[in-house]
This record gives sequence, C-alpha cells and structure tokens, in this order.
Amino acid sequence: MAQLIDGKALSAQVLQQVAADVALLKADYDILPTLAVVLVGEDPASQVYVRNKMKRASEVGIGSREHLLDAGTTQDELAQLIATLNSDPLVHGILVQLPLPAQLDEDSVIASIHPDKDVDGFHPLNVGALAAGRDTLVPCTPQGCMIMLNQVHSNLSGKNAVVVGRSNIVGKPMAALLLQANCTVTIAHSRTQNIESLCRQADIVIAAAGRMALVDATWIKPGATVIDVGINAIEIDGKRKLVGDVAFEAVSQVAGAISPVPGGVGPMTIACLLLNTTRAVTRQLACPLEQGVGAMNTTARSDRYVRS
Ligand SMILES: NC(=O)C1=CN([C@@H]2O[C@H](COP(=O)(O)OP(=O)(O)OC[C@H]3O[C@@H](n4cnc5c(N)ncnc54)[C@H](OP(=O)(O)O)[C@@H]3O)[C@@H](O)[C@H]2O)C=CC1
Ligand SMILES: Nc1nc(=O)c2c([nH]1)NC[C@@H]1CN(c3ccc(C(=O)N[C@@H](CCC(=O)O)C(=O)O)cc3)C=[N+]21
Repeated sequence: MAQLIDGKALSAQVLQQVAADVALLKADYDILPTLAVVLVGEDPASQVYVRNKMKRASEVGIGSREHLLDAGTTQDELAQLIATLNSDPLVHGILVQLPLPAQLDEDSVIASIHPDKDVDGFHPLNVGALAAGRDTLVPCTPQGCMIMLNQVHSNLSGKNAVVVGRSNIVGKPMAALLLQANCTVTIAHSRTQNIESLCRQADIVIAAAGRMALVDATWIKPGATVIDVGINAIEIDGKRKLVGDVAFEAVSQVAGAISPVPGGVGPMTIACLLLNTTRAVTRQLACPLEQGVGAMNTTARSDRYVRS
C-alpha cells in the first residue's frame, strides 16, 4: 500500500510557520499582514472556498477583508476596487476568486493587481519571473504540491515527472517548479497521445485535469508518487462528495505515495496562500527591512519543508 501524503497534517505545519512569521512581523515591524479576497457573484463552491480561506487566515493571525460584489459587476467597478486595494498600505495581498462571470476579462483583472500584492502569483510579471527561475510570488497550488513532494523525496533531481493539465493556474506553474527542482518534465493535456504509457514511465505524476478517475492504476509505475490536484463534486445517495482525478483505491495498490482528495492538495493551497501573504509583506517593505527578515526569502522557506 502506498504511503499517504496527508495534506491536512502537512498544511498545519506550514500554517504554524506562517503564524510564527506573522508574530515576528507584528513584534518587529508592527505590521498586521492582511489579505483582501474579492468574490464576484454567488457561486456556492466559491463562497465555501472564500470562507475557508478567511477562517484559516484568522487562525494564523492574518487580517482579512472580504469584498463581495454582485454577479453583474462591471469591469470598471472591479478595476476601481483593485486600484483602491493596490494603493491601500494596510492591504498586503489581493486574491480575486476565479472564475469570474463571463462579462469580466480575467486577464486584464489579473494584470491590474500590483505584482507585489499578487498572492496567487498569476500576474504576468510573476509568471515570467517563475519561468525565468527568479524569486517571486509562486502560485499556491503548485507550491503546495512541491512541499508535498519534498516530504516523500529528499532529492527530486533527475526524476521523470508528468503533469497532466496545462492551465495557467496549475499545470504550467507546476511544470516550471518541477523543472526548477531539476526534474525532467512532461506536460500532458487533452490532445496528448499515449498519455497512459507516458505516465507509466513517470516517477512523479501530478493529476490536474479536472476529470474524475482519469488516472487509473494501469497509468502508474509501481512505487511512483501521485499527487491528485483534481476537485470534482459528485453526488452519492443525494450527498455532495469531493473526489480527485485519481482512482484512489486502485492507484494506492501500485503507487509508492499518494495524496488524497479531500485532505490533500486543497488544504496545502490555502496554507500557501497565507504563506504568500507574509511573503508579500516582505516584498513591500523597504530593502533594509527585507534583509532584516531575511529568513523569509523563498530559499530559506522551501528548505524548511524539505524532509530532514
Ligand atoms: N486543490 C486545489 O487547491 C485546486 C484544485 N483545482 C482543481 O484541479 C483541476 C484542474 O484545474 P485547472 O487547471 O484550473 O483546470 P482547467 O480546466 O483550466 O485545465 C484542465 C487541464 O486538463 C486537461 N485535460 C482535460 N481533460 C483531460 C484528459 N482527459 N486527459 C488529459 N488532459 C486533460 C486540459 O487539457 P486542454 O488544455 O487540452 O484542454 C487542461 O489543460 C480541477 O479539478 C480543479 O477544480 C484547481 C485549483 C486549485
Ligand atoms: N484566484 C483563485 N485562486 C485560487 O487558488 C483558486 C481560485 N481562484 N478558484 C478556485 C480554485 C480552487 N481552489 C481550492 C482551494 C482549496 C480547496 C480545499 O481546501 N479543498 C478541501 C475541501 C473543501 C471542501 O470540503 O469543500 C480539500 O481538498 O480537502 C479546494 C480548491 C483554489 N482556487
């Protein structure tokens, strides 16, 4: 049976570190790291995520502001709110919950967020910095996956990794981080041929397609590590249930390590969002202060979560 990568337990460790950093920022600089979450419309799933994020934020001492806009909000109205948040010195992180209603252009909304407040890491400047291998705010879900992988592998160098999915928010940044960790990376998607045999050669499979039970036991090399990013809501006996992209029971028999859904990547994503909020604070401080909280640079942080 595969080792379970417990995202809930691991996220609690990350959150503990975030809480310590929040305390340090308070004690040394009298700063309350604050996250503004913008939700347009009334999608019930998004409302649950937003509520979860705010709850976790308050648990680690991060301030949060919730901006609930109605579904008919115009591009200009949203742009105005973001401009206000960009120039508010008491707001350090801005997250606009995606997807947005159809009348709003996601790309221009994302581009309007100040790059140093872009805790999602979706701004083109941050995307470019990640692609170039520079220190930047990194998308939360892939960052959470890397922390999970570091639990299982003391060294990722030379591993064959297949990322199933090529979205801007998961697949592409995931591939960039794996490449940064010296993996040999393949990105698979809906047009990929022989995806099953490609995956079967991988030491690491990241499933981020949004297709229930897509990844079956026949796709997995014995002993491989499988990270399930997928979140698919299904109904069983009239009850809502979340499942991932991986056929968990079957794959557990073959894989060396596997993350579950729920309790896997989801909680890690939220922990990394709050981690990015404290990192955003240090980016907004003047240089000498940034050196003062030098322990908070990316390298030091990711090292904390590498298996000892
Ligand atoms: N746990 C968490 O914190 C998070 C979970 N998620 C979940 O992760 C999943 C992916 O999210 P996201 O990247 O935003 O989704 P998108 O729909 O934007 O992208 C899905 C990707 O999967 C590919 N794909 C779809 N079907 C197949 C298939 N049959 N075989 C191979 N590839 C396929 C698509 O290919 P193509 O490009 O060719 O269309 C696309 O690149 C979703 O279930 C989402 O809910 C997302 C964010 C955070
Ligand atoms: N700007 C933006 N940034 C995001 O990071 C973002 C987004 N928009 N839109 C939606 C997706 C999805 N996402 C999840 C976060 C946490 C869980 C999570 O905590 N899931 C729990 C279960 C939660 C439940 O029970 O409903 C788990 O997997 O254990 C899931 C999904 C972030 N996203």
